[in-house]
Formats: sequence, C-alpha cells, structure tokens
Amino acid sequence: MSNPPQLSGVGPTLAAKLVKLGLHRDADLLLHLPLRYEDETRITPVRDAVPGEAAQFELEVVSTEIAYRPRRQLLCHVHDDSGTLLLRFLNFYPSQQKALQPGACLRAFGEVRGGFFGTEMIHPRFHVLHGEEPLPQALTPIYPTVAGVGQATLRKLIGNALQRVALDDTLPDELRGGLSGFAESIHQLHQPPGAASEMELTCALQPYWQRIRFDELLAQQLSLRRAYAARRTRGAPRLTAINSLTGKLLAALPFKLTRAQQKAWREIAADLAQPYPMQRLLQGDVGSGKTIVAALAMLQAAENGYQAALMAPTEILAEQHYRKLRCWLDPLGIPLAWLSGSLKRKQKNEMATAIASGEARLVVGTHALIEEDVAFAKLGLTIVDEQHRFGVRQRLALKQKAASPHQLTMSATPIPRTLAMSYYADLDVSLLDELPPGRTPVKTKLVTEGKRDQVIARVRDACAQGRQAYWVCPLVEESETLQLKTAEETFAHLTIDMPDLRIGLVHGRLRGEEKAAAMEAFTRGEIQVLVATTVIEVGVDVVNASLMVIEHAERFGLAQLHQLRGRVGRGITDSVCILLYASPLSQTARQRLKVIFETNDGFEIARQDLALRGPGEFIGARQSGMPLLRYADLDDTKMVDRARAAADKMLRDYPDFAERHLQRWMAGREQLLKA
Ligand SMILES: Nc1ncnc2c1ncn2[C@@H]1O[C@H](COP(=O)(O)OP(=O)(O)OP(=O)(O)O)[C@@H](O)[C@H]1O
Repeated sequence: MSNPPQLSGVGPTLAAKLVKLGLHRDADLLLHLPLRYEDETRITPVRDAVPGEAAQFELEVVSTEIAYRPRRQLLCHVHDDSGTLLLRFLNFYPSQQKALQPGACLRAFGEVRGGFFGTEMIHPRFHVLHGEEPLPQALTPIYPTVAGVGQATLRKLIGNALQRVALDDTLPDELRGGLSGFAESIHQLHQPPGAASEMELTCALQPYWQRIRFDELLAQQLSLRRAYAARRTRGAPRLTAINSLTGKLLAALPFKLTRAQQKAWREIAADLAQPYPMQRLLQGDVGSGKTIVAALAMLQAAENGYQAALMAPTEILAEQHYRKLRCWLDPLGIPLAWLSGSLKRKQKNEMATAIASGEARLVVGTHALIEEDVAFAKLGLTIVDEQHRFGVRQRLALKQKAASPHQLTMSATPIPRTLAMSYYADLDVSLLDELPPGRTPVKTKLVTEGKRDQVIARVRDACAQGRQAYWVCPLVEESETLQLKTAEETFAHLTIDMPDLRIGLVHGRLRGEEKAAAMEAFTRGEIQVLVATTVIEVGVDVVNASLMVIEHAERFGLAQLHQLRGRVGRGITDSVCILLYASPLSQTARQRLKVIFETNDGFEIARQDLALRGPGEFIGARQSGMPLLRYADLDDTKMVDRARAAADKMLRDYPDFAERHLQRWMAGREQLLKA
C-alpha cells in the first residue's frame, strides 16, 4: 500500500503544527473552512469609519513618536483626504517604528474607536504600499488556527491546495436535489466576493455552507454504515430462542411485560439468533424496566450453553442488578455469579476459576470483570449498563473477552433522536418508551434554601407515614474530598435536626461492603432517610422511597437531576422531588431548573440538555474521543434524515462515489469514529 499523500511543500515543523488542526493531506486543507472574513476589497474614507466596525483605510503617515504616558507605546498620526486618525501600538517592534516613517503610504485594517487621544485604531494590521497595489477581489478569510501558524501561512497553503487538488463532486447528480456544487461551494467559502454588509454575506454564503454541512453528515452516515456492514461479516454464536428458561422466567414474573419490553425482547431474541454479533442499545427512561429484558437475554445465552456477563459502572448499581436478577433466577434454580473489586482476593480467585471453567454461566459485576486475569470459557453475550460511563477501552475490554460476542448496551440517559442517528447509527436501538403501569408521575417542587425547615418537616411526615426519603448532598465538582466532607456534614446536621429518625449515609468513598450494607438497610426499611451523594444516581430501586430532596440542585446537570429524581416514583404512592436551591441563580441554572420542573419526560429533558450543552458534552465526547461534527448541526433533523437516505442510496447505487466521499471527509478520522 502506498503512503497517504502528505501536505505538499510543508516542512516537518509546520506539518506537526498543522496536524493539530486535523490537516494531514492537501485535501484536508480544502475542508478547513474560514471562521469569518475581513473585507479588504474596499477602502473606506476615514470620515466614514463607523466606531466598532472593522474597515480598511489608505493612509499617509504624518508623524510617529514613542509616548511614555500612560505607558510606553508607539503613536502614529496618519491622514487621508477626508480626515486624520491615530494608530496606536502598545507592544511594538523596532521594524514597525521604522516602517511608519513620515510620508509612508499604508493600507491599514482594523476597528476604529474613540480613545484617549481621539479617533484611533489599536494594533491595526497594516502594510506599507510601494506604488499601485490592486485591491483583492475576494474577502480575506480568517481560519481556525493554532499557535505558530499564521493566517498568511494558512491562506497560502489553502490557496495552493485550491489550485492543485481535484474538486470533483462526490455527490451523484441524482442526489444533488438543489444543493450547490462542491467545487463552487469550496471556492466561494474560501474566497467569497465582497458584500455590502455582513447580513448580505451570510445570505450569499448560506447555500454553500448548506452543501458542506450536508456532505459532512453524509460522510458520517456512510462511515457508520460501513462499520455496520463490516460487523455482519464477523461470525458470532447463534443463540437461538429455545424458550425453556426464558419461558419459565416470563411465566414466573409477578408482572406482565409492557408492550415496549415485549417488543425490545423480541428484537433482542431475534438478534441473538443471528450468526453475526448483535450490537444493540436498549434505551429506556428511568424506571422503564430494562433489567428484566437483560435477564431474558442472559437466559437465552445460558440455554444455548453460553456464558453471559453484565457489567455496571458502580458497585451499588452492579449489586442492585445482582439482587434483582437473583430474585428472578433463584426460583428457577439458575445460579448467578458475582464479581466485584471489593471481593476478598481468595473469593475473587475462586470466581475467576469458575468463570474460566464455564461453571459460572451468568455473571454480574463491575470493572472487575474486565481485569486481565478474568477469562471466560464460552462468553456469548456481554451486557454493559450505562455504557457512557465507561471509557472506550473498558467497553472494548469486555468485548475482547470472547472472539465475537453479542453485545447489548443499556442506557437510561435518553439520547435525542438526531444524536442517536448520527453517533450510534452502527447500533440497533430498542426503545422502552413506556413505563410499567401504576406509576404516578413524580411531583417536582422548587424550594429556596431558606425554607429548609419546611423541607425537614416534610421528610418527617413522609417517614411518619411509613415511607422513606433520599437526601442528596450538594455536588462539589472541584474536589472529591470536599464532596465527602459536605456529605458528612449534611449527615451530621440532619441527624441533629431529626434525632427521632433512622438516618444512613452512602458516598463514593465507602468500601464496597459498607455501601452494600447501607443500601440493603435502606431497601429493608431499617434506614428511613438515606443521605447520599450521586452514587445513587443510577439504577437504585427502592419502591418505598417516595420523597427525594436534592440540595443545591442548581449545581447539578439536567441529566443528573432527571436520573436522581427517577429514584422515586417507582411504586404506586405519590412521590415528590424537592429541589432546594440557593439564590441568585445563574442563567443556565435557572433554565435547567425550569426544564426539570416542567417535564418528567426523559427524552424532552435530553433534547433540552442537548440545546443547553451542545452535543459534545452530551455524549461525553471528550471521554469517547469521538470527533465532533465541524460544520453540521445535529438539530437540523431534516438534513440528518436526508443524509441518511442519501447514504443508503449511495452505498447501493453509487459505491464509487461513496468511496471517494469517504476518502475526502473521513481519511484519518474514521478510526476515531469507531471508538
Ligand atoms: N412490566 C413491568 N410491570 C411492573 N413492574 C415492572 C415491569 N418491568 C419492570 N418492573 C419493575 O420496575 C422497576 C424498575 O425496573 P428497572 O430497575 O429494571 O428499571 P430501569 O429501566 O433499570 O430503570 P433505572 O435506569 O432507573 O434503573 C423494578 O422494580 C422492576 O421490577
């Protein structure tokens, strides 16, 4: 294979800097598009300069001096036929002073403003004119850059690339449907002709940006589809639906699966029976009943003679799954193994041996499952809960415990549709879009910190009626130690405020068994009020808990608040979530609390969260290393839909175009996407 083409005419030092901008090849330069433009196509008379607006002037230097008050600086008095102006340089080079000799003619670009010395420009960009110099025909692009790569360098490299690199259209005519041509779009965006105003320019460039955004989404869709197709060529064990164990479990359940659970289960059961690996995301709002679906999938693996492993991100959550699964599996006489970091070395070794021999068929655990010394005899299915909480490497590590296992991931953080389609298009998705019957929506109340006494009275009331309550401690993002201290203080205060109640405390620093003991005591009702950090955020399921207080709710993110609130309202009693907040609220905090107050719908909350935080934060892109779209907007559902449809058609009818399109957009980036 030949080496990929590199950047022409660029030395190694510059090349290393350009890589930071994602510029590896000449072709990448074409897609490095300007952030904005400066208009150097016209000369503005000094008289017509509008304060605060950038403009270009042609000026003659009258005099230049160094002033020392209020600080050392270079002052250059200039004029044109219509007026005078001062150019001011706070940090200047001798070469600048030398260039600005009386009588020199300049072209200077910058913002004019009223200043200490009259109408002035601070640090204008300028060059000395030596005779006639034609004005540029196009606007001057300003590119995203990094330290050590100047605009002039980028402009030159990009200008060369525009002449050298083929700008063939990778979109077949049939799919163009009103979009601008690729070559035209690229030329226009790099070198747009002058426009009368900013607004006019934005309108003029709109169709070209549209084309680029579409192309970017299309590339992403093509890439994800290719990954999807590649998966189908890999072999996986066929775990057919035998229905002896799964049938028994369904018959023994004290409830009937919801319509959504039935559908998800059908989809999963069918996937497991295929000769290629399942890669499915089971998405359901808090409390929608994902665990039973996971249990059924594990049983289907078991009845085909394979092992299944369920991994959860925290000990509490893993323990909770373990307990719930045992409730269902024990009566059927199916053993369930448990593996977590907090087991004693001896127990861990025994468990590892049982897993290696295949004796332990169904296993639930934490990260301990992916440790090197854990080897499975015949792993057919992996289930990862709250997958976004694991790093890419951890997720891959579980998968790599077998040649090509089926994979199910579960998430209670609803991913908005556009995001799911863009980032998870290589996954199949099952959706639990209804809650089990008999749940009453949680009432949310916003209460200021000052009314804490009333909140304490409410907790007392709830406990007097035989209910239980969570008291969530303030989040201290900057320091885990401080967070722990806050939790302990909250616990101490509440113990003083409510001496008659049985109060417990869980936080992330407790040892595994201590955490488990506290959770168990709460589950059994021995603890009435559980003071907790966000360790209880996911998965905790105590039906009798009907009140939740979240202190300093303004510090939490939307998804977190929704997850926390989901810990109540899991039974038939009316539940309340009290959000205690401290004033004054920042604009975003106010918006977040408003959203959480107004809706219980996880998908709506996720949509708003996306709007508030942007897609990068939302999917934990920093952690997963996925590149964000540079130009396209995921909120543009119509365009995402169109790109999806075009990707399907291109792969089917125009594979050459698809290949070239991917080459142009994705070379070097695809690896990132797969993570
Ligand atoms: N179809 C059903 N009918 C009644 N109850 C159900 C049904 N399915 C599940 N449940 C019960 O609902 C509760 C919530 O289920 P589960 O813990 O699986 O939810 P989840 O989707 O994992 O939610 P979370 O992400 O909040 O943990 C459990 O007590 C479970 O036994």
